[in-house]
Amino acid sequence: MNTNMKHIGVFTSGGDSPGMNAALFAIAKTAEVNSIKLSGFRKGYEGLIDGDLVELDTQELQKLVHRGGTFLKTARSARFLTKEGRQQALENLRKNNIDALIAVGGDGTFKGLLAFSEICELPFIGIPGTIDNDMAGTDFTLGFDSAVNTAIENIDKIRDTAESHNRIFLIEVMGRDCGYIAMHSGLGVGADAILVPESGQDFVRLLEKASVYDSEEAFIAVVAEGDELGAEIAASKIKELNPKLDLRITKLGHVQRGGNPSAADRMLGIRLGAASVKALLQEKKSVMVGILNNELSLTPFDQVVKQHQVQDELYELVKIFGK
Ligand SMILES: Nc1ncnc2c1ncn2[C@@H]1O[C@H](COP(=O)(O)OP(=O)(O)O)[C@@H](O)[C@H]1O
Ligand SMILES: O=P(O)(O)OC[C@H]1O[C@](O)(COP(=O)(O)O)[C@@H](O)[C@@H]1O
Repeated sequence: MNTNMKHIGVFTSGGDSPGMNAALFAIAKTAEVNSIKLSGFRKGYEGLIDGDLVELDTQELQKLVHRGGTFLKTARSARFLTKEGRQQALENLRKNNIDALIAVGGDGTFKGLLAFSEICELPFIGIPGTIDNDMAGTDFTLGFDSAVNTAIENIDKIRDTAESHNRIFLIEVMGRDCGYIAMHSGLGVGADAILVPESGQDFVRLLEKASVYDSEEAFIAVVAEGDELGAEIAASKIKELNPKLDLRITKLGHVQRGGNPSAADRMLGIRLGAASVKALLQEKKSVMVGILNNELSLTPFDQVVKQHQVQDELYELVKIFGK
């Protein structure tokens, strides 16, 4: 047990995700019971560079467990990509007597910590916070479950109008480089086709189906934002083949990042927040806390950022249900 841990800094970084506030509350509570001071840097790495920090109050955070977004605000920081920016951040950590850092963010954030560890010897712990779920070392990232629920709720609504008009809808969901939201929401709404960046054959199947579509039913295709073709090109190719089709594109966009966290994301935030402080007390460094098979786990940053979890079983389902 590290009894020299007196002051922890925490920040949220990259895209916000529902459950980040729950994680902040759990970090604050666990720090409090271990008599550790906790400061929050605002706006991700920007706050580290500018020395923009606030002392965190457990009672304030307790009121935000059910809220989406992040109390600490978040940002993508071009300055942290530079050596000068990281040097400035180091000076602020020293000035404020920070003993350790906890970062809630996606793989970009952890790449940032890896770069920072070249000049900063403090222990860093990561909590996976991104709706994209594109990280190794955890079954689910904070915000993914909420985003999928939001996507499903909205696609169900689109189905009502699609059925009323006999329309084809191509619905784009988020996922910069990966198709997890598309696969989970597409399977969850009974989509006719799902296009994801990880698979090459899905568009061929969609074209085959759409080219002969002449039905009284709705036709729903869910397209991941990161798909190599994208909804617009897919739509224009479908129209070329079958010009009679009444086709619409809907991009669900940032609605997927907002809203109250689901029960699963609140629990994930609470478990991982508490685990991050405990990891520091156990003298761990440069690891991400995650949950694998419902057990807490620690994965070194370099393993987290190098791979996505590839779930063959899900791709298989996408193929079968797209037939
Ligand atoms: N290779 C890197 N070196 C230093 N900082 C990085 C690096 N990659 C990402 N970052 C920092 O992490 C921030 C968050 O990354 P980003 O990819 O936008 O979001 P996420 O953490 O959600 O994946 C970036 O804006 C940048 O400041
Ligand atoms: O809000 P922005 O900056 O346009 O970012 C959009 C991107 O952020 C995400 O919502 C989440 O990505 P990160 O969590 O990795 O930042 C992606 O799905 C999407 O491509």
